[in-house]
Amino acid sequence: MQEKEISLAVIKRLPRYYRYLGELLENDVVRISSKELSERMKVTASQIRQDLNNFGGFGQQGYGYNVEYLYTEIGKILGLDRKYNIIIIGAGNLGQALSNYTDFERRGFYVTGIFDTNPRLEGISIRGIEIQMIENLEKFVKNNPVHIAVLTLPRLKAPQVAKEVVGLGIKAIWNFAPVDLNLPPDVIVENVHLAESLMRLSYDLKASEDNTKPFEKEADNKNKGN
Ligand SMILES: NC(=O)c1ccc[n+]([C@@H]2O[C@H](COP(=O)([O-])OP(=O)(O)OC[C@H]3O[C@@H](n4cnc5c(N)ncnc54)[C@H](O)[C@@H]3O)[C@@H](O)[C@H]2O)c1
Repeated sequence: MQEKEISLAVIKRLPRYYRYLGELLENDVVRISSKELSERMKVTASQIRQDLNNFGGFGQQGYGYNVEYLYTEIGKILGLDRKYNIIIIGAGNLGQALSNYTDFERRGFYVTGIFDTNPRLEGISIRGIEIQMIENLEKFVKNNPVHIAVLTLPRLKAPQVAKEVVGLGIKAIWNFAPVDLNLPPDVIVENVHLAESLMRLSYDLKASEDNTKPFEKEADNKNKGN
């Protein structure tokens, strides 16, 4: 499989394919045509064919795609055939919500440690994992393989904690704090900036309201008999 040549744009679309294919599998769908998949996913069939042709051999003319095969192969490309241990740093609202989310395990992500600085949280168990004080982090990482650190702590604390985590050898960070971490290039950072997503929504909403206004005005004028 020639993953090197796959564009980032395609890679970014793969999780969505994976989700749809997973739902099809749950509903015992064995094969699906690009046309059918395109209707479900609301993207053009040609986009689907182009995207999936990147991996070669997934679809057969006239037969459609083998759902299980495609699901497994995309899973492999996304690295979902592996198991990852993740630790959560910052056990407040968001950290606890993520720790409570069971669906990550289905995808191979296992929360193995939760850390905070607030002594009132120490020992509280979330799905069987006790919140530990941050002082235990170094020892924990030395004794337990950790693949991903999730940062759900205040914005101003995140850059320093990120550096410490990287100093302990962790190479992947899922960052929910609204701040740029500026880490060495060999560290993989995936930012989830919810407020930025909300701003994009706000922009689209504003644009759609601005676009509809002329029509509203027209309709108003008609109603007024102008
Ligand atoms: N809650 C949300 O829906 C939401 C939405 C968007 C962004 N965020 C961002 O996610 C982060 C967490 O938000 P929250 O609502 O869970 O905040 P929160 O205040 O509920 O939780 C933060 C936790 O981090 C802990 N903490 C502080 N310094 C620490 C350190 N050095 N090491 C370890 N733990 C430390 C605190 O004790 C606290 O328990 C923030 O940066 C916030 O901006 C949260």
